[in-house]
Amino acid sequence: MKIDGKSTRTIWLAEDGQGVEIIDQTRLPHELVTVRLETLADAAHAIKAMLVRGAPLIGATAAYGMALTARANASDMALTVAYNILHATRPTAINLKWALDEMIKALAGVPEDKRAEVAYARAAEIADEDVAINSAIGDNGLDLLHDIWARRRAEGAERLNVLTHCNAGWLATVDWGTAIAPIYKAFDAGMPIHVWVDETRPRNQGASLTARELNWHGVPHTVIADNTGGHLMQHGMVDCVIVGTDRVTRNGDVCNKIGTYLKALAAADNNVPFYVALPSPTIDWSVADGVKEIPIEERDATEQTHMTGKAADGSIVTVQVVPDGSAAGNWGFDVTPARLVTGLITERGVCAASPEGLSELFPERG
Ligand SMILES: CSC[C@@H](O)[C@@H](O)C(=O)COP(=O)(O)O
Repeated sequence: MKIDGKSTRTIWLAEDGQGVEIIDQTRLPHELVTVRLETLADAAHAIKAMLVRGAPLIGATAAYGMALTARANASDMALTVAYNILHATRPTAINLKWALDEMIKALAGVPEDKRAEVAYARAAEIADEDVAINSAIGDNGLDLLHDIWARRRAEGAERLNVLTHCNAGWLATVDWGTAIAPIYKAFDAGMPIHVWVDETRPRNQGASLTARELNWHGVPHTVIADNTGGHLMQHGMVDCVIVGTDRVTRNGDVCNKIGTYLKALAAADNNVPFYVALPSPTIDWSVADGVKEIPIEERDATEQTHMTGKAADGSIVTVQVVPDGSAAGNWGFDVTPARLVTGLITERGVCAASPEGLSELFPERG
């Protein structure tokens, strides 16, 4: 997508063809800073400390982490160690394991002196594939939005209101985003679309990242406190919900940023369609029951006890928002059972969140 008219991705190969550059998302929304990754340690740190985040971007960064490793030492031992280090960075997004497995597959049988070249090429492909997949998700989601908008316009609505949670826009992927891709395509097609952006405590990916990118693109949006969605739905102010996901099980259960489940419950209670947008590498075919089987990341409690933002003098400050001595819990994700999901928007089309729905779109896996 574009920043100040310049096409930008979240990750790209540096001009020298060796280092990898990323947007440091911990500095957004107030500062746009790029960081150069040179080593496996740099890539692992970027994922763990969330300079990059969002399931597809975590996968693409891990792929480049393997390429950076191969440049320094392409032995079997070095690649195995790199796989394990990168895999341990974040536990929930399955795209991480998917990308690492793709890299191992690409390198299988390749002589050691050719591995770096092959690894860089496969990492670049993974990044390019992500862009193409997300654009297709955008097209498939756009068809849905057209249908919903046609109905709402006939009822006299003046705009289409979509609610989203966390950041599943282009900053969470290599480009386009998943949940936000249909919104960009609808906006570009002239649909009067407006986005309710859940702030997404504790790390505020909605307020900091989704709002930032919608703002860059000029899409009308309003940031709301996480607890506001239910109220808006009761008053007919949300026409549909679209969120992204870190892992979808073969039964159609959806793991996404903490708070997604509560939005799905409110949507079901108010007959608001609840869609989940995902690239196929986000499907974990080895897992059936999301609540029981998906590991949920627990992060440092300081993300809950403190908030960072811009002070009146323009400086970036971190402040404590709970009393000294209060304990805080910080679960990063929750699972929305398939029964609460209206449909899954994938690069191959839209399907029911069910084993049958998924295997119809992905018969080779079903
Ligand atoms: C297209 S991104 C889908 C998900 O990864 C996104 O909704 C999300 O929950 C991101 O969580 P984060 O903790 O910021 O990596």
